[in-house]
Amino acid sequence: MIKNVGIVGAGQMGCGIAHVAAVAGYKVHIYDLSPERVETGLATINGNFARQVSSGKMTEDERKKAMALIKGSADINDLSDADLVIEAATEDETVKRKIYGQVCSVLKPEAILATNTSSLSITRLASATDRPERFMGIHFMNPVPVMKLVELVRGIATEEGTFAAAKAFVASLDKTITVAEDFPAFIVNRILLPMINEAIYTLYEGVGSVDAIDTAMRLGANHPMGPLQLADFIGLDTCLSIMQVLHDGLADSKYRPCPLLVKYVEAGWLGRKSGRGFYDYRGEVPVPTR
Ligand SMILES: CC(=O)CC(=O)SCCNC(=O)CCNC(=O)[C@H](O)C(C)(C)COP(=O)(O)OP(=O)(O)OC[C@H]1O[C@@H](n2cnc3c(N)ncnc32)[C@H](O)[C@@H]1OP(=O)(O)O
Ligand SMILES: NC(=O)C1=CN([C@@H]2O[C@H](COP(=O)(O)OP(=O)(O)OC[C@H]3O[C@@H](n4cnc5c(N)ncnc54)[C@H](OP(=O)(O)O)[C@@H]3O)[C@@H](O)[C@H]2O)C=CC1
Repeated sequence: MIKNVGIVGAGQMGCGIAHVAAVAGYKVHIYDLSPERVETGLATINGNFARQVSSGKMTEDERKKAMALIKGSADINDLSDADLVIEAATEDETVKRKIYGQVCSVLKPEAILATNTSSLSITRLASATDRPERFMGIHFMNPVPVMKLVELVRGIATEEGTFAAAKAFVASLDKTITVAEDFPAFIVNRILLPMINEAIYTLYEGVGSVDAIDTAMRLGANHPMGPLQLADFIGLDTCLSIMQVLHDGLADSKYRPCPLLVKYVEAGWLGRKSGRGFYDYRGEVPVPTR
């Protein structure tokens, strides 16, 4: 029975997952490396709740109740009560493997460990834990409070009881599940990220400007966001990691990450979260950088 949920990583996904779990009545503990990161994360969640109150999606009383269920710290031992831990740290296999070593040493033996990875092999990540049978992918979409879908991915060793518990947990958050096999980037990102990468190639080859490409896909294909705006929203570091996983894992040149994407990441222009990507977010309105 899942009552206490632990989250690793107070970034955009970790905070979104904490948000929806608290609304559903779970006690949530968010762990990140620095206390400042945790504080910023809690402030972001509070801000998102406040927006929901002002748009009438939630009452002030519900906001207070949900917020009271969320705690955070930079001490990994605070995850020891968790029945389910969802790791939502940076999309980097080395980082995630290191986290599993630390988390497993404090987790209850019966606790389930899940990853929100966008692309990495669940079976390979499971091998870095002490509980491959109680490990799987629970892949939320961004922004978590708004997006209805969660992909569930089993590794080779995932037990049926683990899968059933994850399925019930996701259903309790009022989300719809889709089940994907453990292949690079699963379903959503296998299809979405090559489209985003192609948009970056379209920019790189001078076929259109940032504005032209995003306008074309918003008004010409009815996408809610242009692909470059969406790339900035996801985070360009995450987009690049996913393309690298597709390229390495499927060994097909059609997944070659666009050199312009590599350049933006090398510049530290990671999109919205760093203030600049295909758009510059530092002013009143986002301004295209090309
Ligand atoms: C990379 C991966 O591994 C997988 C992925 O997640 S891929 C990314 C998947 N996500 C997408 O494709 C998102 C595409 N974009 C959209 O659907 C929409 O642009 C959007 C939902 C993000 C915003 O919609 P919009 O109508 O343009 O904006 P807006 O009216 O401001 O927002 C709609 C609602 O979403 C909420 N919202 C927007 N961004 C939010 C955020 N970051 N956190 C919480 N809530 C948010 C708003 O508060 C608003 O809620 P209310 O109706 O209660 O006010
Ligand atoms: N962005 C998206 O649209 C989606 C992302 N995902 C996946 O979710 C995960 C998180 O992504 P996202 O939230 O966007 O990334 P962010 O960069 O917003 O957040 C990652 C967080 O993890 C923290 N972190 C890094 N290393 C550690 C560690 N060793 N221990 C604890 N925390 C750590 C980071 O801290 P610091 O900044 O200090 O390094 C940061 O706070 C990734 O696996 C990503 O692929 C899944 C669905 C959608």
